[in-house]
Amino acid sequence: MPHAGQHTDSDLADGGLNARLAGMLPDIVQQMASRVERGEVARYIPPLARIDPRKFGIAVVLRDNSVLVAGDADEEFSIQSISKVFSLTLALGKKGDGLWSRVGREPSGDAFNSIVLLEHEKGVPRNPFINAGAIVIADVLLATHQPKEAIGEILRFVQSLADDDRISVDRHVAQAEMATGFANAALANLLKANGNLDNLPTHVLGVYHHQCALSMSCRQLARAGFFLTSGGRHPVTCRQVVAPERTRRISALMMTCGHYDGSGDFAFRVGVPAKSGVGGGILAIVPGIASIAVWSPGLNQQGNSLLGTEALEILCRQMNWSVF
Ligand SMILES: NC(=O)CC[C@H](N)C(=O)O
Repeated sequence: MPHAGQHTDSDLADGGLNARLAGMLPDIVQQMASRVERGEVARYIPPLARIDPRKFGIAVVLRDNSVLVAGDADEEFSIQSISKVFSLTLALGKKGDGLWSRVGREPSGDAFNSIVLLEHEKGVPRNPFINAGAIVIADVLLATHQPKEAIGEILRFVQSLADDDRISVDRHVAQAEMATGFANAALANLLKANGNLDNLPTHVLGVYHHQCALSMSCRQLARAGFFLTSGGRHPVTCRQVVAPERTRRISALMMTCGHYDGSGDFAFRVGVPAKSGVGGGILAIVPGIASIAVWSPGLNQQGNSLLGTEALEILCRQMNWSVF
């Protein structure tokens, strides 16, 4: 069986992969539909608390740009922290390696919204995927713009990666995030007090909360993540949008930090780089082979999709996809 990065001749045309996945995805949807233990839907804002925990969708984009979907793969959901992958990519494009003086590259071992390490480590967040790190990234993207312009830039970037201009920010989710994001405000204020925000915390939080409110389907998300599978190539134009070395580094951070204090367990069980969000989505990358998006709103204790993780575990085991 091929390892990620090695391919058989028949798989090279992606026809072989296509056929196997076409059989496998509906089967995974069926298995997940029968699960009684589905985790807890995020309850911190009403628009997320209302989501039906029985929803389940999955989409796989292969490197020939073919897309295989099953279940609720075309229903939009709140991508939440998965947006941190796209904002990091944009910020690296602007700042390059200079970014790493403001945010670290180590797993935190703490919850996504934890404030504990930030005080000890003088306002330099452990990594760009915990909230504190993503708030610094939002500050970089805000630069000298107005929050609206920075949000527009993130939105257009995601739309162009997915080649889909229907992708939008859910205003209700964004407003609810703004109205309840007191812990994020505490992080932003502590960052500002330590000299690690250039802009006003309220403006930076405006950008951060709106990026979290991006609404996408599994199909759109898997397409937007394709550049990480293809060494930075756009799925349709084939243009190089990100340097290959940068996509490897972003993937490395997804592997080590993408699931917060559940990152080790995710790597152990699934074995590919991935990023989760409290909306129940996960974007997973099989380098050189596939970009996968899965959505099941119920979360485990670390705030990662319970069945999304299980579905990826089953899929990657059956396809023999792993970076190890
Ligand atoms: N893990 C997540 O998806 C958290 C995102 C959420 N909007 C927050 O800032 O708390």
